[in-house]
Amino acid sequence: MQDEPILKVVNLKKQYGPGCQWCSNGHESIFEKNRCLRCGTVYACNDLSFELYPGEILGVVGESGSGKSTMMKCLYFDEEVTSGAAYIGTYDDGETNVFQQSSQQKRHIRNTILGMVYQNPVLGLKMDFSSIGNIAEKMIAAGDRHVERMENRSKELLTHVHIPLARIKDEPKKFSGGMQQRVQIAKALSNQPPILLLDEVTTGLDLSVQASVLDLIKTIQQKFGISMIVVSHDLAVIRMLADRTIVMLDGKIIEQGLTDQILENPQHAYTQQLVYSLI
Ligand SMILES: Nc1ncnc2c1ncn2[C@@H]1O[C@H](COP(=O)(O)OP(=O)(O)OP(=O)(O)O)[C@@H](O)[C@H]1O
Repeated sequence: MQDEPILKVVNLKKQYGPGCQWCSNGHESIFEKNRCLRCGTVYACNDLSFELYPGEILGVVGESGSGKSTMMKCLYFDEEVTSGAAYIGTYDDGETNVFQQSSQQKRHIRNTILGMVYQNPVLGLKMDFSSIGNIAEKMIAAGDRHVERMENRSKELLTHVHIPLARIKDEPKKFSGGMQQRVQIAKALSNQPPILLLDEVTTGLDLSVQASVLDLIKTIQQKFGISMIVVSHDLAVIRMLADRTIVMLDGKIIEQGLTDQILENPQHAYTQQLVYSLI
């Protein structure tokens, strides 16, 4: 693993609600999980700090409501952070807090440096566009205007994710859940982003389809060496994919380290419970 992270996140905070005099200073006794009982403010992500290194898969595991999706949405600029910073190694030499960039710059980062695969394909795909059109759309957003190049790239990517050539003009709405996720993955890869964000991408799929999508993710990571953040509530998914893992609970990171280490020697009671439930 190289020393310089491709992504460094420092004290990412996202709260829903204005906070009150009691919760703003973080007094634990008035919280129920991540929610202030006095004013109802939810602290979805509370001071998250971590690094992603080139070519690694970082797993993020935690129960429903622990803040995983909110974190991913903040990293992809779907949500504004309340405070905190993120530095991307390939953007301005990693010296600029990307959360503070203009919306135009954020769009540029989304289109050229980040790829996102959502649990719900409706969020990542235009269901009424052809699959090839979905990929072209993303390439156009990054400034490409070369029709033949876009067509060739789309074909290459869709073949790579095992969409038969005969079906690349079909709209994703005509595809099964597993196929839709494959098209989403192809679309996310279209501009060769160095960082791919995958949020619960196999949740809701049949076990065998789930296995093939996980396999595809692993193959893509090995072939292209992309750094990935993979979010799942399912430790089995994380075990299969991730080199290192972050465990989240109630908006906080409660444990992080090598996945093998976490599986063999979980420190936090919640992580222990997660690990033992796998056995
Ligand atoms: N728009 C919103 N307004 C208020 N609270 C929200 C909003 N979005 C998320 N939350 C709250 O933020 C917390 C974190 O939610 P989040 O969806 O990030 O969790 P998660 O770990 O991804 O869970 P799941 O896997 O069920 O999506 C939850 O308490 C949720 O209710």
